[in-house]
Amino acid sequence: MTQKVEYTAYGQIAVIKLNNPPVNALDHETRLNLQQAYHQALQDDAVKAIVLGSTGKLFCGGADIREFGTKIAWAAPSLPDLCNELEASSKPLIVAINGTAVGGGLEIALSCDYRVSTRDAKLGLPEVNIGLIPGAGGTQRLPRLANVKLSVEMITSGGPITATKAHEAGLVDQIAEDGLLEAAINFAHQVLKQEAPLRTCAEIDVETTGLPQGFFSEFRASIARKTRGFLAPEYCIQAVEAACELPLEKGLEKERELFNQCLESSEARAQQHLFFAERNATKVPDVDPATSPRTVNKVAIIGAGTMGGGIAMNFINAGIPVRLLELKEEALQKGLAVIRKNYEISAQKGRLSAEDVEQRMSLISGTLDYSDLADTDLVIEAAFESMEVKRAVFTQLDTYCKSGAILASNTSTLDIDQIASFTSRPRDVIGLHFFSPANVMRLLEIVRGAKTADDVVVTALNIAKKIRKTPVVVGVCFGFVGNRMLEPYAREAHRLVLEGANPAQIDGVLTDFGMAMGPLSMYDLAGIDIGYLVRESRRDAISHDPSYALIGDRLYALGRYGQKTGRGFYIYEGREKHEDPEVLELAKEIADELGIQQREISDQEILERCIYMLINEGADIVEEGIASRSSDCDIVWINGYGFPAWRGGPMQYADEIGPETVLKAIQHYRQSLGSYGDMWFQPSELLKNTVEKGQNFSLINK
Ligand SMILES: C/C=C/C(=O)SCCNC(=O)CCNC(=O)[C@H](O)C(C)(C)COP(=O)(O)OP(=O)(O)OC[C@H]1O[C@@H](n2cnc3c(N)ncnc32)[C@H](O)[C@@H]1OP(=O)(O)O
Repeated sequence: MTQKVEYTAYGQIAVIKLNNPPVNALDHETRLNLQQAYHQALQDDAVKAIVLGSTGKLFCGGADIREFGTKIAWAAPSLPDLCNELEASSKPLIVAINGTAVGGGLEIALSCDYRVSTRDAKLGLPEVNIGLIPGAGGTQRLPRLANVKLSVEMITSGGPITATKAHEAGLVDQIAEDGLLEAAINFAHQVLKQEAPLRTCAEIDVETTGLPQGFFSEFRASIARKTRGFLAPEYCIQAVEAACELPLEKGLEKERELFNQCLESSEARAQQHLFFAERNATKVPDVDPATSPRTVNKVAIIGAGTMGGGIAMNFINAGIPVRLLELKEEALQKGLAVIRKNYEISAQKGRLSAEDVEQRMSLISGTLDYSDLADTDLVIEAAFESMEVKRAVFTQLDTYCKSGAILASNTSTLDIDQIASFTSRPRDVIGLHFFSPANVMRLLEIVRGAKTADDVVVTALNIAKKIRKTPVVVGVCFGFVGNRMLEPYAREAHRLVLEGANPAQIDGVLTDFGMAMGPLSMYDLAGIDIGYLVRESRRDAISHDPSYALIGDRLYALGRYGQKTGRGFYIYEGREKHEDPEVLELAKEIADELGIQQREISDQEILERCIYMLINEGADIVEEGIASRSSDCDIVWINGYGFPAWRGGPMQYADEIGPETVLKAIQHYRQSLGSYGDMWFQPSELLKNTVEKGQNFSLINK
């Protein structure tokens, strides 16, 4: 037998083990080997029952996603055919599930007669996360073996369930407390001894009698907000509905039809791109992944404000003790109280128990004294965004922290190399840029300074995994990846107001595109004053577009700081937002001063100017090596800026519509917008080269 499947016969029992590291993905060769091993067991008269397990740390991660889009994905035996063949087995098939059985892996398991698992096993159908529905019978067999409610929840959420829950639901027949393989072999002997029946889903009808009327429409409504823009969740529901109405064979046909429609969709391409993008983002081209990370058992946070408190909560939630340092007792107590309040709110919502709250609070202590940080392994500074403040903090850290401690800054814009220069140990200095609210947002930009040591980068990636963040390693420049890309996107949104578009039109175009929030609403939420202060801190350093700066500055001067003052680009009454004619008058006034002729602006122009300039900046960032690959820009914008995941990120979107389309439009606006176009619509060299070579961004990913 070839390597991807192992075959051993133990008397009456044949044991077949998947052996395709790292996750036993069911690529063509593995499917073929599995089929061969299965045939061997069927043909051997001495074999009376078959156990199917794995050699690795998990049972199976499903179909090989890299094969999708290639013919080999469906080369015989296709996964659906293999599942059907296993289901029709003339000998009892018992699956031994260790670790994880997901996607096609679970679908294989559902096609067998009996399932034994370890206590820590997880079972799931995560296809929806890659823009698909389960396509090897999962949508038809799961509701036959478990109840409809659990099935539709599992299939539309993609989340796994525990072995205990699977056992309760009838998906797992026995949980092996130890020795999974022995337990599965014993189970097989029992099946033979008791002459237990072969079980095929074709003979099971889905139990629908207990389902409340309108179950599916209510379920649809309950996930509508969360799944807006995604195609697969709706198709998942339709497939389960089919399972309730049709016999297995017809249901499988319906599943295939829906699966194929998903497979060909841009959403599936986008989500599969993100699956690999997220994993690639943890790989730093010139850092050896075998580098040993430093030990991090104790963490300190400098600054007990909103950001510092949120960062602290990440570590507490992961069970890592935190010391919070402030300059004044009052600020420290206020910060600690906010953290407690946040946990108490979670407890009120039933997400934590009262004991959990106390346990978490026991992991945090406050101090006013830098000498208390002497035994800390990692310090994250989350103080005021000013180089002078950073200098004061890092000078102190250099004095008091032990050798080998990692000194990190949460700065969102400032130069990490300059911050590192305030210490005698720049190799230990790194940027850890969390996004607000820091205990909620998944993105973590890991900013690698010119002198940051490799093991510090590897430790930061390790820490990110522990605190469940999505990390992206970025280089040093103003705004790093995320905020630097924000600049041209926001510039266009502001400028378009001056040219005659109203804020609601601009925001509407971008939310219709799928952005979680329109850019001007976002500025109102983040604070017009914050944008003003950032500009003030570096008026001489960068060439902000004067018109963009002007409207922000005037709103600031009017005290219109956004939501917090009830007025910004909009007027706010509670949670309600209204357009404000005063803003349009202000825009007209500035336009007149700058000699801008206001005009009617099409939705298409708004979309192209904002999104294409975002893409263009991403291309520059990749060209300069600030991001290692274009998909890193996608990860940043999806996890930190509300870019729609079903579009796969700005760079994947460019690939989908064709980089040439983006380039042509940028060249068009360069011409049509006069001196403004000339100044800002400068196509990126990488974009031009990509188009010239007839490539796309994912191809040129380094
Ligand atoms: C009709 C057919 C339907 C289907 O079956 S569609 C596929 C459905 N399956 C999935 O969507 C599962 C995707 N995989 C996962 O959720 C996770 O992975 C696991 C839970 C299985 C394991 O998680 P962890 O142990 O954390 O490993 P890791 O870092 O996610 O992956 C290790 C390496 O394995 C590659 N990989 C994982 N699953 C697949 C797959 N299904 N097809 C191809 N490659 C896969 C990754 O990319 C990575 O690779 P690198 O180390 O090079 O970054």
